[in-house]
Amino acid sequence: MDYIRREIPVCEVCQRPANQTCGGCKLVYYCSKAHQKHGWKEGHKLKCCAYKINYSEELGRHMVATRDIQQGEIILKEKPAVSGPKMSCTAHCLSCGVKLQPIQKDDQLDFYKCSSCNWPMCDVVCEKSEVHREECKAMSRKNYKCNIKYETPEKTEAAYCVIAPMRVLLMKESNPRQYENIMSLESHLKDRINTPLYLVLKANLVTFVIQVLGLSFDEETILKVSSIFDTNSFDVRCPDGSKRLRAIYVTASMMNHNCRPNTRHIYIGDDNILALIATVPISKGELITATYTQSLYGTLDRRKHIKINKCFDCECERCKDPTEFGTYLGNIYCSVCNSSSIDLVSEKNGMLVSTNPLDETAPWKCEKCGYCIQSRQMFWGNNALKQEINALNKSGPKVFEEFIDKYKATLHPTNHLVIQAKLALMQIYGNYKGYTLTELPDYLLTRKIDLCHDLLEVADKLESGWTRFRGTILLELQGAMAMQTKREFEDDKLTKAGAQDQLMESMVLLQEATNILRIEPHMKEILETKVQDLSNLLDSTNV
Ligand SMILES: C[S@@+](CC[C@H](N)C(=O)[O-])C[C@H]1O[C@@H](n2cnc3c(N)ncnc32)[C@H](O)[C@@H]1O
Repeated sequence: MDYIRREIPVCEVCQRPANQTCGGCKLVYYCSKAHQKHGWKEGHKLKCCAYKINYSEELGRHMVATRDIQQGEIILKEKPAVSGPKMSCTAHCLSCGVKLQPIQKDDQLDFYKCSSCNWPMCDVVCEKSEVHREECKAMSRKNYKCNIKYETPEKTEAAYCVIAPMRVLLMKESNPRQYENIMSLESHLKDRINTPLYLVLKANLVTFVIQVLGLSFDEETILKVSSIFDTNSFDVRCPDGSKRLRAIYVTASMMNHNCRPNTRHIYIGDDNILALIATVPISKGELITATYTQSLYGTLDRRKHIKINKCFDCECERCKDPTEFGTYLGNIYCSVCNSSSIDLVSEKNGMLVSTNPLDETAPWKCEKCGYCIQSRQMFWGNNALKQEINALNKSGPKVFEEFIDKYKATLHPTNHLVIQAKLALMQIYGNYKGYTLTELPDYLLTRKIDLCHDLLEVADKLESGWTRFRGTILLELQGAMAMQTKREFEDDKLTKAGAQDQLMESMVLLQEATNILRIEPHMKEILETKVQDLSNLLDSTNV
């Protein structure tokens, strides 16, 4: 009889044969409970994979914590399985994803073009990059030449919709394992197939793949790839807005949605590596979640956005709560209570809340007087005001202040539209030309501090912990507070001890902002400078 040699698992601690695996990551072995405990203490707790993928009828595949995860911990780092431009976008480089600027060619402006397939690219380096190789070969083989030309800076091109799906389809030959990984993801093609967008894709994407490239895929497979992108892809952007693409991360895409998620993610380097960060402590067994929508939308808007884009009805705790954890983000004042109220912005005013937030057709009722309106009235009113705020000229603060004032009898201080206006104001006061911290008059400095506090209150309830939103507000708040202290000290309104106390308060906020934001690309140096500036200010008040 032949002797079959098998790898026998050995204990991480004593290297003797072992048959028990780590309950968390299931990747390392132990010979006994005692050695498992020892191994954990000796460092495995830092290496143990923090998640596993489970399945349930209700949620499909989802990510679960295999151990307690600390706030700020990086749960996962992952390279994209595939990336590409958004479906319809202005000219972007097919290789690095940056927005392209035209160059002077003969007597006109046009983009640099790939010498083989004629797609706009940055330069010859991007043209020869690996990411563009297979698609360029496939198009050149059929003598296909892209016909995008520079016309205006913001002209969008629908032709980009073929690139990302084509990359996946070409992987069937070039990288079959990755192709299978991607094709195993949820697509919701049945929900999308008859939508106007997919009718257009049938005409252009399917035609491009079958007739132009001559690839042997059927219509369903081609549209499934597009649908997999729509269900799973992440929107990759760099902070200055110069790069924008969508990418599939096979493991991270297992994360389910929650309207108050427990993670955020960042993209690192030119390879767009996704790092998933715990924004709050996550207990063993808890779902690890991301948000697929905007946290600062009200429930009606969030659920609609998720239904259209991700094809499911969110039933998370926030969606079930008519007050959205007491923020009343998607609610308005009752017009009946308001008409008889003397103090228009009093908290005693009644608020209209949905009688069933999980049913978008349910009527809305005043919590105080019982007055009811139809849900479609809420929809229309909300949409009209959204359009109004989106159309504002965002170059200065006046229009946002006027918007808040104009609707103060309808929109309470934490309504999502007011929060949107306050967020814009927080960014303008202290940062825009003519409104920098040193230029702001005292009353606007106080206004900025109040705005930060209002936003922080909402952030603590809806984006709690180490979220980018909280980090940004804390950073703005500490800067404004430190400036106010400096002025009060210089005007002899504060004693030395009082100034020191207040500056220490700013330092505490800055420390927290630093903990949250230092991992964000390009933030480390900015934060270090701010800590240095504040330390210098502390020193200068101590002489
Ligand atoms: C990116 S995938 C997540 C992984 C997916 N559950 C799977 O099995 O492949 C997104 C899809 O997961 C499902 N999903 C995500 N979050 C959900 C939730 N909170 N409730 C119900 N379904 C959810 C929806 O079908 C959604 O379109």
